[in-house]
Amino acid sequence: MYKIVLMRHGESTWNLANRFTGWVDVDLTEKGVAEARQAGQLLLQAGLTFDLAYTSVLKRAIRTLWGTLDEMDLMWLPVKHHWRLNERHYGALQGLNKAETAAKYGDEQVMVWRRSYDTPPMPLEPNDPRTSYADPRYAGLKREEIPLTECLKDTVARVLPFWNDEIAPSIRSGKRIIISAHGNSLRALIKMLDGISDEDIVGLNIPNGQPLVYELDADLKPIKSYYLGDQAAIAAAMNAVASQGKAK
Ligand SMILES: O=C(O)[C@H](O)COP(=O)(O)O
Repeated sequence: MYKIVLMRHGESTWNLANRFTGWVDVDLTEKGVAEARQAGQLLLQAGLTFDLAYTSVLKRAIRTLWGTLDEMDLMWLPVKHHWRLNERHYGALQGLNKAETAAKYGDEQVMVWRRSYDTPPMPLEPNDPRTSYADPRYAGLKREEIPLTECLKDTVARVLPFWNDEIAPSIRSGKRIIISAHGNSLRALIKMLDGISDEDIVGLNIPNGQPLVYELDADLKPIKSYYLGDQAAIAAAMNAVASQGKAK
């Protein structure tokens, strides 16, 4: 049996401001930093430790990992950063307030943009200065690999190769791993791990900064999964994420 830990970053400045974030590289709030440390405490209390960590190339996930590993006295741990673990690209919605967008376009339309499996938000124009084309962290990518928008299906398509080629072989080799990533890149991984249908994935929301343990069998199929920590607070945090796209 293998045990892995998935964790969404702690609260970011744009989570606090309720803005669509995607590939914009915003930092954690003080609360987000505290959540990262609290996650480290929970992992220690659960008797978990790691040999290797994975994260995205976005600082909210990286700093969360730092806080968690620092709390566990594991700052020496090897860390692999990869753009394939980035948040889903939110296209032209990036930067907009979610509730204001719902007031303008309606709760249902925002729900489609946030949670439908295969309808992406409006893309950025290729000549928009907000694209990631000139960002040095993506210099090794082909232009067509750099998204202008993504639906969850697109995110699944770019997360899974990293799982199959990098993460799964590490787990099979006996490495105890933690993945610090994002709401929708984790929804992509969880969809695959738990075999969740395109319809049912709509209802899955991931709270900030809460360690989610997966126990996997020899074929890396989940035996069970559970959040560490206060279950009522976690349920409330999931509901709060679900409600972020409502006008009121
Ligand atoms: O990119 C974002 O705005 C968030 O990290 C995830 O947002 P969502 O819960 O609205 O998909």
